[in-house]
Amino acid sequence: MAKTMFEKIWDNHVIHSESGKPSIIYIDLQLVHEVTSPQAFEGLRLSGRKVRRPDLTFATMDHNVPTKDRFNITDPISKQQIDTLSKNCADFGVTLFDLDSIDQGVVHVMGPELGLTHPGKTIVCGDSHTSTHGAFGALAFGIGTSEVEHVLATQCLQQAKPKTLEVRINGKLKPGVTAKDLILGVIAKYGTDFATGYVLEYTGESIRGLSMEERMTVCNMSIEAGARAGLIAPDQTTFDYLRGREYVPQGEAFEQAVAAWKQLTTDEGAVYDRVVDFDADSLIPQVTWGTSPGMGTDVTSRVPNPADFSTENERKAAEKAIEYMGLTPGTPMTDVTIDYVFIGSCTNGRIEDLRAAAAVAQGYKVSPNVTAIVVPGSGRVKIQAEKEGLDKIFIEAGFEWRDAGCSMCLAMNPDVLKPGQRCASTSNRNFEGRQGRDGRTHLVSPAMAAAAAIEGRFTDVRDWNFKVKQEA
Ligand SMILES: CC(C)[C@H](C(=O)O)[C@@H](O)C(=O)O
Ligand code: SF4
Repeated sequence: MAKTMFEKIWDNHVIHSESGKPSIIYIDLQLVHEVTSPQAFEGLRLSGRKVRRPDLTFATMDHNVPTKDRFNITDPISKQQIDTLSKNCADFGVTLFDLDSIDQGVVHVMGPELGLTHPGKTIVCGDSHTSTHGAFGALAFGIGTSEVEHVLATQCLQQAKPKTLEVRINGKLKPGVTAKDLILGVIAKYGTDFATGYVLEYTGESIRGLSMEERMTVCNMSIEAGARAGLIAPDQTTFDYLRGREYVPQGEAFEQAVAAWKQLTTDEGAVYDRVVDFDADSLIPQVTWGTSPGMGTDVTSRVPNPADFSTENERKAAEKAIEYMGLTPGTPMTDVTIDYVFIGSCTNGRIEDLRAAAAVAQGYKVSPNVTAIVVPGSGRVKIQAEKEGLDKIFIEAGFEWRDAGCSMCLAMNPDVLKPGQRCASTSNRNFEGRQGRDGRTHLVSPAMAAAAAIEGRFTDVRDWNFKVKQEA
């Protein structure tokens, strides 16, 4: 029978299933960070258990790491979590990419970069954005701390089988419109819970045209649509990205792996439980105006009027969000001024993101009213960016050039907004207080964030490209 990619990966990993009950599935890789692992390791310690497969378990520290003066962690909880992770990894024999490792970084940047993420694997982490790894055709999802402990102890997990949903992207992205705009556009159109209970598979010509890093941006935000995971079928782009990476089979073994990975794609005639369509042709750069990733619009549009929403719930949510965000309905998005710019995170902290931002910033100055920081997603991204001279472009333009970490994606380290500050952010969540108490977050692409830093307000990066060309 024709199967979807999800069904193939699922069936390859089911160890036990009984009708009406969750299945037990095998986990090929567990990634670990400092925030959601302390109690899991403590649980093992208390019950006298070991980590069953230390060779399939890899850790790094990211959420609590300061991006300036990284070894000087002054917050006591952050320090304790970081120290605890070091001790746990040493005690249980787990490989840790520590603060002094060039591989330290946001867990979802580090894993793919090292080649730990492969098509067809099941991958878990105590972190919702584990969906990022689905870009390789891996079934990757976030789990809770008690499940982290269970996987550490057994390498297995109980899971109810999700349903499948094809997100068919029709047409092609236009210049200046990025993978970030694509996923923001999908969530703005279909909402933050349209995919609850489903594993998404993104298909279509424009998905095939995306680089691995762009695919990661798309899959990263699957969770913001409520999905359990997001998948993109592996293809030559995937294999070229993986070839030669540290934890990928080498030589003949790699060719054999590729042959097996090619079998994973959804069969002709396989049926998804649900299908939605999205038009890439007419998509333009996106900005969120509210306090959920689904509250987004075209940069050429305006802050919506709550009265225009169709249901009472939507009207109330929009009213509350607009008030929190300190906006006025009807204001053009390009009139909204900003105080801060954050370029980084597991959504947009990879080298191509930094290149896109630097291409916009080169030769310009950050607005005097704006503080702008660029935070590479990992130590390796930082080194690569410096090799290419991107750090100099940013510094000359007035951006701060930081060390790897989650940084201002969430307020768990010294990078936080002050109350009332408004930030153009390349991250994935704009919830109330996400970047600091009473801080206001607008989600955008890296190019849009860089252009906003220079203009001091949101601006359509497509005009920006035009303007830059005119001035040259
Ligand atoms: C701290 C962690 C549990 C959390 C997550 O699960 O996603 C964080 O990474 C986030 O992005 O909100
Ligand atoms: S960068 Fe942000 S979204 Fe990604 S793991 Fe860190 S806190 Fe979570």
